[in-house]
Amino acid sequence: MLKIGVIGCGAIGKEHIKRLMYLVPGAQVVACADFYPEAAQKTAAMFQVPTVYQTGEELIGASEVEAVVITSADDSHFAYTLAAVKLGKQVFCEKPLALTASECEEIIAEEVKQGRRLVQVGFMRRYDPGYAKMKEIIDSGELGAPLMIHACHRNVFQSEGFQTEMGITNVAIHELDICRWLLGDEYKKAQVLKVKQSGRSTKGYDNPQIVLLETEDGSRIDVELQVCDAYGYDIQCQVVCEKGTINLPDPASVIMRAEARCSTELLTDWAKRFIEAYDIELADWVNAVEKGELTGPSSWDGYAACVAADALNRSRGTETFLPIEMIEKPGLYQ
Ligand SMILES: NC(=O)C1=CN([C@@H]2O[C@H](COP(=O)(O)OP(=O)(O)OC[C@H]3O[C@@H](n4cnc5c(N)ncnc54)[C@H](O)[C@@H]3O)[C@@H](O)[C@H]2O)C=CC1
Ligand SMILES: O=C1[C@H](O)[C@H](O)[C@@H](O)[C@H](O)[C@H]1O
Repeated sequence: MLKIGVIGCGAIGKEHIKRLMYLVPGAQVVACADFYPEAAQKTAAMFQVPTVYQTGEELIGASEVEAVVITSADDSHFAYTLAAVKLGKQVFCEKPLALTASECEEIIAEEVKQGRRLVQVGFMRRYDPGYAKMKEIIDSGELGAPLMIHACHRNVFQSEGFQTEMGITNVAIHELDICRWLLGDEYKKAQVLKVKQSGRSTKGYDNPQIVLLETEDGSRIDVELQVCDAYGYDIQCQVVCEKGTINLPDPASVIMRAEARCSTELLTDWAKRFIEAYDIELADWVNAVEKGELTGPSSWDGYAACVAADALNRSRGTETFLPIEMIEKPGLYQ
């Protein structure tokens, strides 16, 4: 039984504790912590988590904690991940891995020093059955080489404190990971465009934005990003190949016909849209840790997404593509 400590008892922290406690075989949440101790206490009571630590650092250092799940705020991921890796503990870190390329490189260097993979990053879309099928078709060669990806990431709301740059580092980071995974390629250059702003968005940050990317083999990606105020939580992805296209399926929804209208319901956030992906992702991680061989999204994947995000945010307002330069990929991640 893998004894897990969870840092961050907010929206996804509670979701992951619930699935680790009641759904994922071989996992036991033995401790939790939060910046607000009362949040940790309430969560522990809700899910019968035996121990609450005052800080994330204490939880990481606790001998009873064999593996750490990080579901705290984005800007805390680097320090917690590095601290856990330095102790040789397994880490599941929600996206993003870190907010700068140098922080990601520090985590990579520590993992290389430890001589084994210790980190999985929460890029759960790879485990979504729709995206997984798309990847299977691309890799089969049935439609020839992939040439382009058109994607949309539309959100209804964002939390307090959201800023323009987080549209890339927190939201579009999913497309930055899933597109390079689908194409099996790395990014060469990137540009973010500000478009005519939606009258519905009055919170002071850019909305919508458009992300443009080119990969090493010349494939092109465009992502429409509505960080908030959209009609629903709507994730679209189409891969255009030499002989045809593949579209991400919409989540199943009943079709209602009434009063001369035909309608289906749309979701409003990530929790239900990717519930299956989160379940599979965490079960895969626990299983991989027990087997001693991580196969999910690595620190390298966290770094690759972070480097692209950094170039995108630096390109804002320049009307130009900026190059994406990466360090050499260590053998640990080949
Ligand atoms: N993979 C996915 O689809 C999703 C990933 N996320 C990621 O999960 C993380 C949490 O997101 P949410 O649950 O939506 O946020 P949230 O704000 O609901 O929860 C964050 C929790 O962490 C605590 N916290 C913040 N800083 C901390 C620190 N330094 N040490 C300990 N606790 C700290 C807060 O008090 C709060 O209880 C974020 O990094 C976000 O990017 C969130 C939603 C979906
Ligand atoms: O990771 C996520 C979610 O998956 C949503 O797509 C985003 O809108 C959210 O802001 C982010 O935390």
